[in-house]
Amino acid sequence: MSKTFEDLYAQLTEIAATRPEGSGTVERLDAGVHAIGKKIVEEAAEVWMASEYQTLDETAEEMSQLIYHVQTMMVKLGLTPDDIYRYL
Ligand SMILES: N=c1c2ncn([C@@H]3O[C@H](COP(=O)(O)OP(=O)(O)OP(=O)(O)O)[C@@H](O)[C@H]3O)c2ncn1[C@@H]1O[C@H](COP(=O)(O)O)[C@@H](O)[C@H]1O
Repeated sequence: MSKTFEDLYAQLTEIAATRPEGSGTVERLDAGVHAIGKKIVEEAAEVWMASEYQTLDETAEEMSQLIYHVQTMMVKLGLTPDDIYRYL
């Protein structure tokens, strides 16, 4: 079965707590809010460009990366999916 938003959030929370060797997420969390923020902006631009000029599948992949970096920021700040959902 494919991974959901909640599944990814649970996985990233676990990674933040256990800090497995070689995890890119641990590196990104340690790099901090400023670095994660830059990745969010970069991936947002890639979503825009893919939407205009690339295939739907490539666009979906860029969107998944944007969601990953937003979730990394959520974990860094201690925000949960419910904190986000209450504004949807
Ligand atoms: N979904 C993602 C995911 N999406 C994007 N990324 C990272 O974000 C990068 C974005 O792609 P770019 O094209 O910007 O790559 P890049 O230019 O090489 O960027 P940098 O990695 O150099 O910053 C990817 O190379 C990954 O490093 C992700 N890294 C991890 N996950 C998932 O997060 C979970 C934990 O991953 P690890 O922490 O790596 O174990 C796993 O389920 C992974 O599948």
